[in-house]
Amino acid sequence: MKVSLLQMHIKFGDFAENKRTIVRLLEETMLKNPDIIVLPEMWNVGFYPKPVGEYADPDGTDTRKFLSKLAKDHQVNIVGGSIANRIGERVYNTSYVFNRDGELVSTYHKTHLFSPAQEDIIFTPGEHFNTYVLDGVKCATIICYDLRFCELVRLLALEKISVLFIPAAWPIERLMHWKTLTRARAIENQIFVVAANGSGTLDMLQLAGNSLIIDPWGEILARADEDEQTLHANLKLAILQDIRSSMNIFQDRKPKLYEQ
Ligand SMILES: NC(=O)CCC(=O)C(=O)O
Repeated sequence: MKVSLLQMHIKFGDFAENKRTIVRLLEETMLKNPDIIVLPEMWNVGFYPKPVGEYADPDGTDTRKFLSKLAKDHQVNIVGGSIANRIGERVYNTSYVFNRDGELVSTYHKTHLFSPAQEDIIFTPGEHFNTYVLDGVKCATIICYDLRFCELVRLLALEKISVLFIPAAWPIERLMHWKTLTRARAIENQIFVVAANGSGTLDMLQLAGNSLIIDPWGEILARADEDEQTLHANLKLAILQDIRSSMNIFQDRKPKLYEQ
């Protein structure tokens, strides 16, 4: 399964320009013939202009049209990062996923909102997680701060996902946490992790870039630097079976012990 991620400079509050950037990077990336394209968090307007409700895409309509057409035109699966999405009076941080036919296969609203930036006050949290299948492979998406909640990722791993996608707007000052936690989630759950961060500066926020593609043994298959770029790796899914049979952590769990 060939994965490419677009580590893009997001223009603050400028949906039209951000769509142009995606088209440009995606067309360049298609030369690598990927099966899946992954975008960063809140790529429509950045994390996040205020009042975000005025910038958010009403019911994600424009975003869905745009991503569905791109997926169908290029016959590629798209994990659509996330966007500011206004539903009635509420704003969600929402990730959509489309298959090669341009069909919507997943909608996930970020469940853990980043309280240090008051995301929990301005946005409404999602209340569910989900999994989906792309080209026969079970996958899931979490968004940025969700990465810190190992409980959530464990639940997804117990659903037997093979690949976890993590769109993010992670800042440079916590780069060490980003590198450590993405790798830890891959190792402890024996899954591939594809972590797509933004790059450049958003208002006052300097994003870390450093997007990563990590295998279930914790090996880094591809790593970006801080600039806008695309990143590519071939996920050799067969190693999942080898790793899980040589060290079966799921069999050795003690679920009763963990109950509160
Ligand atoms: N966009 C976010 O969720 C930021 C998360 C973050 O900066 C952190 O967890 O640290």
